[in-house]
Amino acid sequence: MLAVIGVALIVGGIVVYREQRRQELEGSSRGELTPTTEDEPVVVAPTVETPAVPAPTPVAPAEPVTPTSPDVVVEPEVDAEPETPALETPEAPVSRWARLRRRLAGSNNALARALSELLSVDRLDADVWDDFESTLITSDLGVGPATELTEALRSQLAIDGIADPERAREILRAELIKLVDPTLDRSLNLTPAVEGDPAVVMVVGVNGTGKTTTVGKLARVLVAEGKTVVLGAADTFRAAAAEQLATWGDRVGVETVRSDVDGADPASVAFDAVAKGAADGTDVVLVDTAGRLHTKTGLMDELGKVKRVIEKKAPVTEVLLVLDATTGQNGMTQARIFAEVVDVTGIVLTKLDGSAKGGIVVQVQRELGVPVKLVGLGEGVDDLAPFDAEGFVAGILGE
Ligand SMILES: Nc1nc2c(ncn2[C@@H]2O[C@H](COP(=O)(O)OP(=O)(O)OP(=O)(O)O)[C@@H](O)[C@H]2O)c(=O)[nH]1
Repeated sequence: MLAVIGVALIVGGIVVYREQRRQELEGSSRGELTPTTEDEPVVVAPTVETPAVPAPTPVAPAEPVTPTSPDVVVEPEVDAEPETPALETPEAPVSRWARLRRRLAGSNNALARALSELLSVDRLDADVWDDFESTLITSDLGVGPATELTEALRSQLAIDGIADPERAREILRAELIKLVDPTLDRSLNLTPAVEGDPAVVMVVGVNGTGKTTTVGKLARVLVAEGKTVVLGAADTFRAAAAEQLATWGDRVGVETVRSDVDGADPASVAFDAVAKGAADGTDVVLVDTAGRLHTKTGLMDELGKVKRVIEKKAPVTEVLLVLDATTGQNGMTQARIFAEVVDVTGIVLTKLDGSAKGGIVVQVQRELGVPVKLVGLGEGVDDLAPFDAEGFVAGILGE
Protein backbone atom coordinates (compact mmCIF):
# COMPACT_ATOMS: atom_id res chain seq x y z
CA MET A 1 0.00 0.00 0.00
CA LEU A 2 2.77 2.38 0.99
CA ALA A 3 4.56 1.60 -2.25
CA VAL A 4 1.39 2.45 -4.26
CA ILE A 5 1.05 5.86 -2.46
CA GLY A 6 4.76 6.57 -3.09
CA VAL A 7 4.46 5.85 -6.84
CA ALA A 8 1.30 8.03 -7.07
CA LEU A 9 3.13 10.98 -5.42
CA ILE A 10 6.12 10.69 -7.80
CA VAL A 11 3.92 10.54 -10.92
CA GLY A 12 1.84 13.52 -9.66
CA GLY A 13 5.05 15.56 -9.05
CA ILE A 14 6.30 14.89 -12.56
CA VAL A 15 2.99 16.00 -14.14
CA VAL A 16 2.93 19.29 -12.14
CA TYR A 17 6.57 20.05 -13.01
CA ARG A 18 6.00 19.44 -16.73
CA GLU A 19 2.95 21.73 -16.77
CA GLN A 20 4.91 24.55 -15.06
CA ARG A 21 7.81 24.14 -17.49
CA ARG A 22 5.46 24.21 -20.50
CA GLN A 23 3.92 27.50 -19.32
CA GLU A 24 7.34 29.05 -18.78
CA LEU A 25 8.48 28.15 -22.27
CA GLU A 26 5.32 29.52 -23.88
CA GLY A 27 5.72 32.82 -22.05
CA SER A 28 9.32 33.38 -23.13
CA SER A 29 8.67 32.55 -26.77
CA ARG A 30 6.12 35.41 -26.90
CA GLY A 31 8.80 37.81 -25.59
CA GLU A 32 6.69 38.59 -22.50
CA LEU A 33 9.43 39.78 -20.27
CA THR A 34 8.27 41.87 -17.38
CA PRO A 35 10.52 44.01 -15.26
CA THR A 36 11.29 42.41 -11.94
CA THR A 37 11.02 45.73 -10.19
CA GLU A 38 9.80 49.11 -11.37
CA ASP A 39 13.17 50.82 -11.27
CA GLU A 40 15.05 47.95 -12.83
CA PRO A 41 13.82 47.79 -16.40
CA VAL A 42 14.56 44.74 -18.41
CA VAL A 43 16.24 45.60 -21.68
CA VAL A 44 14.58 43.73 -24.44
CA ALA A 45 16.01 43.67 -27.91
CA PRO A 46 13.53 45.56 -30.06
CA THR A 47 10.96 43.13 -31.32
CA VAL A 48 10.18 43.44 -34.98
CA GLU A 49 6.56 44.12 -35.47
CA THR A 50 5.17 41.97 -38.18
CA PRO A 51 2.58 43.96 -40.08
CA ALA A 52 -0.76 42.38 -40.87
CA VAL A 53 0.55 40.30 -43.70
CA PRO A 54 -1.03 36.92 -44.40
CA ALA A 55 0.95 34.25 -42.63
CA PRO A 56 3.52 32.89 -45.03
CA THR A 57 3.54 29.21 -45.80
CA PRO A 58 6.33 27.72 -43.73
CA VAL A 59 9.29 26.45 -45.63
CA ALA A 60 10.61 23.07 -44.70
CA PRO A 61 14.20 23.74 -43.66
CA ALA A 62 15.55 20.57 -45.21
CA GLU A 63 14.29 21.41 -48.69
CA PRO A 64 16.50 23.75 -50.69
CA VAL A 65 14.57 26.80 -51.90
CA THR A 66 14.82 27.28 -55.61
CA PRO A 67 13.45 30.35 -57.33
CA THR A 68 11.55 28.11 -59.77
CA SER A 69 9.44 26.44 -57.08
CA PRO A 70 6.04 28.15 -57.36
CA ASP A 71 4.81 26.87 -53.98
CA VAL A 72 7.52 28.49 -51.97
CA VAL A 73 6.73 31.76 -50.33
CA VAL A 74 9.88 33.30 -49.01
CA GLU A 75 9.24 35.22 -45.87
CA PRO A 76 9.94 38.87 -46.59
CA GLU A 77 12.66 40.46 -44.53
CA VAL A 78 10.92 42.81 -42.19
CA ASP A 79 12.79 46.04 -41.70
CA ALA A 80 13.30 47.28 -38.22
CA GLU A 81 11.44 50.45 -37.29
CA PRO A 82 12.97 53.27 -39.44
CA GLU A 83 15.47 55.18 -37.39
CA THR A 84 16.17 58.90 -37.74
CA PRO A 85 19.33 58.95 -39.86
CA ALA A 86 22.40 60.02 -37.95
CA LEU A 87 23.66 63.45 -38.92
CA GLU A 88 26.81 63.44 -41.01
CA THR A 89 29.96 65.25 -39.98
CA PRO A 90 31.26 67.09 -43.04
CA GLU A 91 34.98 67.14 -43.77
CA ALA A 92 36.77 70.27 -42.53
CA PRO A 93 37.52 72.69 -45.41
CA VAL A 94 41.26 72.84 -44.65
CA SER A 95 41.88 69.17 -45.29
CA ARG A 96 40.00 69.13 -48.58
CA TRP A 97 42.63 70.66 -50.86
CA ALA A 98 45.21 68.04 -50.01
CA ARG A 99 42.76 65.32 -51.00
CA LEU A 100 41.32 67.04 -54.07
CA ARG A 101 44.51 68.50 -55.53
CA ARG A 102 45.48 65.22 -57.16
CA ARG A 103 42.33 65.38 -59.27
CA LEU A 104 43.65 68.44 -61.05
CA ALA A 105 46.81 66.61 -62.03
CA GLY A 106 44.78 63.63 -63.19
CA SER A 107 42.57 65.64 -65.52
CA ASN A 108 44.99 65.76 -68.50
CA ASN A 109 45.10 69.48 -68.15
CA ALA A 110 46.20 71.39 -71.25
CA LEU A 111 47.98 73.85 -68.99
CA ALA A 112 49.92 71.07 -67.27
CA ARG A 113 50.73 69.49 -70.62
CA ALA A 114 52.10 72.75 -72.03
CA LEU A 115 54.30 73.21 -68.99
CA SER A 116 55.70 69.69 -68.95
CA GLU A 117 56.39 69.82 -72.69
CA LEU A 118 58.29 73.04 -72.21
CA LEU A 119 60.45 71.42 -69.57
CA SER A 120 61.23 68.44 -71.76
CA VAL A 121 62.69 70.17 -74.83
CA ASP A 122 66.43 70.49 -75.39
CA ARG A 123 66.45 73.93 -76.89
CA LEU A 124 64.04 76.82 -76.42
CA ASP A 125 63.70 78.26 -79.91
CA ALA A 126 60.96 80.44 -81.41
CA ASP A 127 58.89 77.42 -82.51
CA VAL A 128 58.84 76.00 -78.99
CA TRP A 129 57.56 79.31 -77.61
CA ASP A 130 54.88 79.58 -80.33
CA ASP A 131 53.64 76.07 -79.57
CA PHE A 132 53.69 76.81 -75.87
CA GLU A 133 51.59 79.93 -76.28
CA SER A 134 49.06 78.12 -78.52
CA THR A 135 48.61 75.29 -76.01
CA LEU A 136 48.09 77.84 -73.24
CA ILE A 137 45.34 79.47 -75.26
CA THR A 138 43.58 76.11 -75.74
CA SER A 139 43.65 75.67 -71.96
CA ASP A 140 41.16 78.56 -71.67
CA LEU A 141 43.72 80.78 -70.01
CA GLY A 142 42.66 83.60 -72.34
CA VAL A 143 44.85 85.25 -74.96
CA GLY A 144 46.10 88.06 -72.72
CA PRO A 145 47.26 85.86 -69.81
CA ALA A 146 48.70 83.27 -72.25
CA THR A 147 50.89 85.90 -73.90
CA GLU A 148 51.87 87.35 -70.55
CA LEU A 149 52.94 83.97 -69.19
CA THR A 150 54.86 83.12 -72.36
CA GLU A 151 56.72 86.44 -72.30
CA ALA A 152 57.52 86.20 -68.59
CA LEU A 153 58.93 82.67 -68.94
CA ARG A 154 60.74 83.48 -72.14
CA SER A 155 62.63 86.37 -70.60
CA GLN A 156 63.52 84.47 -67.43
CA LEU A 157 64.43 81.19 -69.04
CA ALA A 158 66.48 83.02 -71.67
CA ILE A 159 68.75 84.04 -68.81
CA ASP A 160 68.69 80.87 -66.74
CA GLY A 161 67.86 78.33 -69.46
CA ILE A 162 66.31 74.99 -68.65
CA ALA A 163 69.56 73.17 -68.05
CA ASP A 164 68.50 73.02 -64.44
CA PRO A 165 64.95 71.58 -64.59
CA GLU A 166 64.36 72.22 -60.89
CA ARG A 167 65.14 75.89 -61.29
CA ALA A 168 62.98 76.08 -64.44
CA ARG A 169 60.14 74.50 -62.55
CA GLU A 170 60.49 77.04 -59.77
CA ILE A 171 60.18 79.85 -62.30
CA LEU A 172 57.11 78.24 -63.86
CA ARG A 173 55.46 77.81 -60.48
CA ALA A 174 56.15 81.40 -59.44
CA GLU A 175 54.83 82.86 -62.71
CA LEU A 176 51.71 80.74 -62.61
CA ILE A 177 50.95 81.69 -59.02
CA LYS A 178 51.37 85.33 -59.98
CA LEU A 179 48.83 84.83 -62.77
CA VAL A 180 46.29 83.14 -60.50
CA ASP A 181 46.90 85.99 -58.03
CA PRO A 182 47.39 84.91 -54.43
CA THR A 183 46.65 88.44 -53.21
CA LEU A 184 42.91 88.28 -53.96
CA ASP A 185 40.57 88.04 -50.99
CA ARG A 186 38.82 84.72 -51.51
CA SER A 187 36.96 84.54 -48.24
CA LEU A 188 33.17 84.53 -48.36
CA ASN A 189 31.63 87.69 -46.99
CA LEU A 190 29.63 86.31 -44.11
CA THR A 191 29.56 89.45 -42.04
CA PRO A 192 26.02 90.79 -41.83
CA ALA A 193 25.62 94.49 -42.48
CA VAL A 194 23.48 94.80 -39.35
CA GLU A 195 24.45 92.89 -36.23
CA GLY A 196 21.99 90.11 -35.49
CA ASP A 197 20.99 89.69 -39.15
CA PRO A 198 22.05 86.52 -40.93
CA ALA A 199 24.64 86.76 -43.71
CA VAL A 200 22.84 86.10 -47.00
CA VAL A 201 24.53 84.27 -49.87
CA MET A 202 22.69 84.21 -53.19
CA VAL A 203 23.86 81.47 -55.52
CA VAL A 204 23.24 82.16 -59.21
CA GLY A 205 24.13 80.40 -62.44
CA VAL A 206 22.73 78.50 -65.38
CA ASN A 207 20.87 75.28 -64.55
CA GLY A 208 23.01 72.21 -64.90
CA THR A 209 26.24 73.93 -63.86
CA GLY A 210 26.01 72.28 -60.44
CA LYS A 211 24.26 75.14 -58.64
CA THR A 212 21.99 73.14 -56.32
CA THR A 213 24.79 70.68 -55.59
CA THR A 214 27.07 73.60 -54.77
CA VAL A 215 24.56 75.09 -52.33
CA GLY A 216 24.32 71.69 -50.62
CA LYS A 217 28.09 71.28 -50.49
CA LEU A 218 28.57 74.83 -49.28
CA ALA A 219 26.12 74.19 -46.44
CA ARG A 220 28.42 71.34 -45.41
CA VAL A 221 31.49 73.60 -45.53
CA LEU A 222 29.74 76.09 -43.25
CA VAL A 223 28.44 73.42 -40.88
CA ALA A 224 31.99 72.04 -40.64
CA GLU A 225 33.08 75.53 -39.60
CA GLY A 226 30.50 75.50 -36.80
CA LYS A 227 28.01 77.88 -38.43
CA THR A 228 24.23 77.60 -38.39
CA VAL A 229 22.63 77.59 -41.80
CA VAL A 230 19.19 77.84 -43.45
CA LEU A 231 18.66 76.95 -47.12
CA GLY A 232 16.21 78.77 -49.39
CA ALA A 233 14.95 76.78 -52.38
CA ALA A 234 14.21 79.72 -54.65
CA ASP A 235 14.83 77.65 -57.78
CA THR A 236 11.11 77.05 -58.11
CA PHE A 237 11.34 76.42 -61.85
CA ARG A 238 12.41 72.81 -61.46
CA ALA A 239 10.24 71.07 -58.85
CA ALA A 240 12.88 68.44 -58.02
CA ALA A 241 15.46 71.12 -57.18
CA ALA A 242 13.79 71.91 -53.83
CA GLU A 243 13.62 68.22 -52.95
CA GLN A 244 17.29 67.78 -53.91
CA LEU A 245 18.26 70.76 -51.77
CA ALA A 246 16.23 69.56 -48.77
CA THR A 247 18.01 66.19 -48.95
CA TRP A 248 21.38 67.94 -48.76
CA GLY A 249 20.18 69.97 -45.80
CA ASP A 250 18.70 67.00 -43.92
CA ARG A 251 22.01 65.16 -43.97
CA VAL A 252 23.69 67.85 -41.91
CA GLY A 253 20.70 69.00 -39.88
CA VAL A 254 20.08 72.16 -41.88
CA GLU A 255 16.53 73.33 -42.54
CA THR A 256 15.29 74.13 -46.04
CA VAL A 257 12.60 76.73 -46.70
CA ARG A 258 10.64 75.80 -49.81
CA SER A 259 7.25 76.27 -51.37
CA ASP A 260 4.61 73.59 -51.65
CA VAL A 261 3.40 75.13 -54.87
CA ASP A 262 5.23 74.34 -58.13
CA GLY A 263 6.44 77.46 -59.89
CA ALA A 264 5.91 79.66 -56.82
CA ASP A 265 7.40 83.14 -56.77
CA PRO A 266 11.15 82.65 -56.15
CA ALA A 267 11.43 86.04 -54.47
CA SER A 268 8.82 85.08 -51.91
CA VAL A 269 10.58 81.79 -51.07
CA ALA A 270 13.89 83.64 -50.75
CA PHE A 271 12.26 86.21 -48.46
CA ASP A 272 10.74 83.50 -46.27
CA ALA A 273 14.11 81.77 -45.97
CA VAL A 274 15.86 84.96 -44.89
CA ALA A 275 12.98 85.80 -42.52
CA LYS A 276 13.33 82.36 -40.94
CA GLY A 277 17.09 82.78 -40.66
CA ALA A 278 16.62 86.16 -38.99
CA ALA A 279 13.96 84.86 -36.58
CA ASP A 280 16.12 81.87 -35.57
CA GLY A 281 19.35 83.86 -35.19
CA THR A 282 20.96 81.79 -37.95
CA ASP A 283 24.47 82.70 -39.10
CA VAL A 284 24.04 82.18 -42.85
CA VAL A 285 21.13 81.84 -45.27
CA LEU A 286 22.03 80.24 -48.61
CA VAL A 287 19.58 80.99 -51.41
CA ASP A 288 19.52 78.75 -54.50
CA THR A 289 18.05 80.57 -57.51
CA ALA A 290 16.88 79.52 -60.96
CA GLY A 291 19.06 80.57 -63.89
CA ARG A 292 17.10 80.16 -67.06
CA LEU A 293 18.65 82.19 -69.79
CA HIS A 294 15.57 82.92 -71.92
CA THR A 295 16.44 86.53 -72.27
CA LYS A 296 18.79 88.78 -70.45
CA THR A 297 15.92 91.03 -69.42
CA GLY A 298 13.98 88.08 -67.98
CA LEU A 299 16.99 86.97 -65.99
CA MET A 300 17.72 90.47 -64.83
CA ASP A 301 14.12 90.98 -63.74
CA GLU A 302 14.00 87.74 -61.80
CA LEU A 303 17.36 87.95 -60.05
CA GLY A 304 16.90 91.66 -59.43
CA LYS A 305 13.54 91.03 -57.81
CA VAL A 306 14.85 88.16 -55.64
CA LYS A 307 17.64 90.40 -54.37
CA ARG A 308 15.38 93.40 -53.78
CA VAL A 309 12.82 91.35 -51.90
CA ILE A 310 15.48 89.61 -49.75
CA GLU A 311 16.92 92.99 -48.85
CA LYS A 312 13.64 94.06 -47.29
CA LYS A 313 14.75 91.68 -44.55
CA ALA A 314 18.57 91.65 -44.66
CA PRO A 315 21.25 92.76 -47.15
CA VAL A 316 22.76 90.14 -49.46
CA THR A 317 26.39 89.83 -48.40
CA GLU A 318 27.67 87.58 -51.20
CA VAL A 319 26.52 86.72 -54.73
CA LEU A 320 28.23 83.57 -55.94
CA LEU A 321 28.17 82.73 -59.64
CA VAL A 322 28.46 79.00 -60.37
CA LEU A 323 30.25 78.12 -63.62
CA ASP A 324 30.89 74.69 -65.09
CA ALA A 325 34.60 74.56 -65.93
CA THR A 326 34.04 71.96 -68.65
CA THR A 327 32.00 74.39 -70.75
CA GLY A 328 35.01 76.59 -71.50
CA GLN A 329 34.18 79.62 -73.62
CA ASN A 330 30.46 78.96 -73.26
CA GLY A 331 30.90 79.33 -69.52
CA MET A 332 32.68 82.62 -70.12
CA THR A 333 29.71 83.90 -72.13
CA GLN A 334 27.36 82.97 -69.27
CA ALA A 335 29.68 84.65 -66.81
CA ARG A 336 29.59 87.92 -68.75
CA ILE A 337 25.77 87.93 -68.89
CA PHE A 338 25.36 87.19 -65.19
CA ALA A 339 27.94 89.80 -64.26
CA GLU A 340 25.89 92.36 -66.19
CA VAL A 341 22.65 91.55 -64.40
CA VAL A 342 23.81 91.03 -60.81
CA ASP A 343 26.73 92.21 -58.75
CA VAL A 344 28.72 88.98 -58.65
CA THR A 345 31.14 88.96 -55.71
CA GLY A 346 32.66 85.48 -56.11
CA ILE A 347 32.95 82.62 -58.59
CA VAL A 348 32.44 78.92 -57.90
CA LEU A 349 34.06 76.80 -60.60
CA THR A 350 32.53 73.34 -60.65
CA LYS A 351 33.64 70.15 -62.39
CA LEU A 352 37.26 71.23 -62.45
CA ASP A 353 38.04 67.54 -61.94
CA GLY A 354 36.66 66.75 -65.38
CA SER A 355 38.00 69.78 -67.17
CA ALA A 356 41.10 69.74 -69.32
CA LYS A 357 41.07 73.50 -69.18
CA GLY A 358 41.98 74.76 -65.73
CA GLY A 359 43.11 78.02 -67.34
CA ILE A 360 39.55 79.33 -67.04
CA VAL A 361 40.32 80.23 -63.42
CA VAL A 362 42.62 82.98 -64.65
CA GLN A 363 40.42 84.15 -67.52
CA VAL A 364 37.22 84.47 -65.51
CA GLN A 365 38.96 86.37 -62.71
CA ARG A 366 40.55 88.76 -65.18
CA GLU A 367 37.41 89.47 -67.16
CA LEU A 368 35.00 89.81 -64.28
CA GLY A 369 37.44 91.26 -61.79
CA VAL A 370 35.99 88.81 -59.26
CA PRO A 371 37.97 86.06 -57.48
CA VAL A 372 37.31 82.34 -57.76
CA LYS A 373 36.34 81.54 -54.17
CA LEU A 374 35.36 77.89 -54.31
CA VAL A 375 36.01 74.99 -56.65
CA GLY A 376 34.12 71.76 -57.21
CA LEU A 377 36.40 68.80 -57.79
CA GLY A 378 34.05 65.84 -57.89
CA GLU A 379 30.62 64.46 -57.22
CA GLY A 380 31.32 63.48 -53.61
CA VAL A 381 29.47 65.41 -50.90
CA ASP A 382 32.64 67.05 -49.62
CA ASP A 383 34.25 67.66 -53.00
CA LEU A 384 33.96 71.44 -52.78
CA ALA A 385 36.93 73.35 -51.44
CA PRO A 386 37.87 76.96 -50.79
CA PHE A 387 40.14 77.97 -53.67
CA ASP A 388 43.80 78.53 -53.00
CA ALA A 389 46.25 79.83 -55.63
CA GLU A 390 49.32 77.87 -54.45
CA GLY A 391 47.34 74.66 -54.07
CA PHE A 392 45.82 75.06 -57.51
CA VAL A 393 49.19 75.59 -59.18
CA ALA A 394 50.68 72.63 -57.29
CA GLY A 395 47.77 70.53 -58.57
CA ILE A 396 48.30 71.70 -62.15
CA LEU A 397 52.02 70.90 -61.90
CA GLY A 398 51.19 67.47 -60.49
CA GLU A 399 53.08 68.13 -57.25
N1 LIG B 1 32.43 65.81 -61.55
C1 LIG B 1 31.75 66.79 -60.93
N2 LIG B 1 30.40 66.82 -61.01
C2 LIG B 1 29.73 67.81 -60.38
C3 LIG B 1 30.42 68.82 -59.66
N3 LIG B 1 29.48 69.68 -59.16
C4 LIG B 1 28.27 69.22 -59.55
N4 LIG B 1 28.41 68.11 -60.30
C5 LIG B 1 27.34 67.31 -60.92
O1 LIG B 1 26.64 68.10 -61.87
C6 LIG B 1 25.29 67.65 -62.01
C7 LIG B 1 24.32 68.83 -62.00
O2 LIG B 1 24.28 69.36 -60.71
P1 LIG B 1 23.01 70.19 -60.15
O3 LIG B 1 23.44 70.72 -58.84
O4 LIG B 1 21.78 69.42 -60.21
O5 LIG B 1 22.92 71.36 -61.20
P2 LIG B 1 22.05 72.69 -61.10
O6 LIG B 1 22.86 73.76 -61.72
O7 LIG B 1 21.60 72.97 -59.74
O8 LIG B 1 20.82 72.34 -61.95
P3 LIG B 1 19.33 72.66 -61.53
O9 LIG B 1 19.07 71.96 -60.25
O10 LIG B 1 18.56 72.16 -62.69
O11 LIG B 1 19.27 74.15 -61.36
C8 LIG B 1 25.09 66.66 -60.88
O12 LIG B 1 25.18 65.35 -61.40
C9 LIG B 1 26.27 66.91 -59.95
O13 LIG B 1 26.67 65.77 -59.22
C10 LIG B 1 31.87 68.76 -59.60
O14 LIG B 1 32.55 69.60 -59.03
N5 LIG B 1 32.48 67.72 -60.25
